Amino acid sequence: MTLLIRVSRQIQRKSLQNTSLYRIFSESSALRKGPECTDECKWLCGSSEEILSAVRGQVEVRQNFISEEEENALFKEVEAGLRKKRYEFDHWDDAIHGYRETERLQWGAASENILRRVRTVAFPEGSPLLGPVHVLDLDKKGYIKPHIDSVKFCGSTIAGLSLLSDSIMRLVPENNTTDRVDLLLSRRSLYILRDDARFKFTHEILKDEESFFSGQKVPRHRRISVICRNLPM
Ligand SMILES: O=C(O)CCC(=O)C(=O)O
Ligand SMILES: [Fe+2]
Ligand SMILES: [Mn+2]
Repeated sequence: MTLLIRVSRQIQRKSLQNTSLYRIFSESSALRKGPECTDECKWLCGSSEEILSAVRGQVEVRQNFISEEEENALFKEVEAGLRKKRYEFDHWDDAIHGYRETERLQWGAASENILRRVRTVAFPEGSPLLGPVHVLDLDKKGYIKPHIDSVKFCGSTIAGLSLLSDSIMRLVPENNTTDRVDLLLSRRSLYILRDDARFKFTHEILKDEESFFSGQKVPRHRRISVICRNLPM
């Protein structure tokens, strides 16, 4: 594991979400935004209107950002390298459970085209980017605990493509762990976390058993994310 990735894993430790509390949230909460409900309701759900306002404009999920063909091209390119590694489960203090990962600097033409599109929509113009792209493969039983990516090594914006499975990304304010925002990261979507959503909220990927959106079960299968980051200013 590279230094960068190891450092980016410094978790801001939080007691894991209380499960029964979570259930109450997932069954009743799904704050619906009434008549003005827009496209956003398909991927954004929060425990209060305030918390939704706090992240609006700083989180974004673009559904179907890549086609099935593009997903397949990316998958083929990363699968050979990933297959040689074993999923890691037993490091209790890791931010991520049940994963294997790699970084890639050089991509084939099809993937490079996709990554160029990601960079164009996600990052401020002229923002220096982290060269290697991070590829994270979560086993069906894998999950990512709440953490904030290293502020020393990564800048204001994190952009990730989701391959193979839908999943739920949860954001929790660092200073108020009872509030939360859930993002439905559908298969082939692109998510973008910016500024406060990246610096002042922890993010996590829920385990299959806890994976609900608006009270609806969202089965979590093996999931590969392809993540681009920029450099700190
Ligand atoms: O899999 C993802 O989309 C997020 C991964 C993540 O949070 C990380 O590697 O820091
Ligand atoms: Fe990471
Ligand atoms: Mn992260």
